[in-house]
Amino acid sequence: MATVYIGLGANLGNPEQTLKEAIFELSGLSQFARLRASSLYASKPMGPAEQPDYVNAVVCAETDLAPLAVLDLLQAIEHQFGRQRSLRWGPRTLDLDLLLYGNETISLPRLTIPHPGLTQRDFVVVPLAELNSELVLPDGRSLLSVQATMAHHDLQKIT
Ligand SMILES: CC1(C)Nc2nc(N)[nH]c(=O)c2N=C1O
Repeated sequence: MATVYIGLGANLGNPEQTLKEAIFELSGLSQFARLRASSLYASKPMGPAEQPDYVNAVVCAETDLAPLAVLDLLQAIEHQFGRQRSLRWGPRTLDLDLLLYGNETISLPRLTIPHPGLTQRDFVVVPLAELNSELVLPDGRSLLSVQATMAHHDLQKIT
């Protein structure tokens, strides 16, 4: 069993409803045990600003799936929610990012763990800290030390 942390993001359609439905979908999968979800947060887009605001959340769960199998499952759910592989950093119906897989560091063509943007994104770090404020990243940094030193934007807790 490994503890996985998955980032959710959406800014097209009804992002809050999409994330609630995606969390419900993930919580019903037998491959993910003891799933817990953070609150939902609204935030301005990081990167290209000419797109709608985002809604973000993070979930954690226990899984026996290997990392690439988790990735395959998340990409299948993204497609189920109608995500087209659109412009890099463009708007999206639903993004599911594998952020952490246990304490592993993974560098594959399809998968980099920890997620490359993790420590620069308050819309990831804040919900992650809500789920596990004692988290230590594979490189030894505590999540709280990352949160204390990162740039913060206008993250608004929704639920
Ligand atoms: C375009 C980019 C980098 N910006 C984002 N900005 C925010 N606020 N939330 C996201 O999930 C998000 N995802 C992205 O992929």
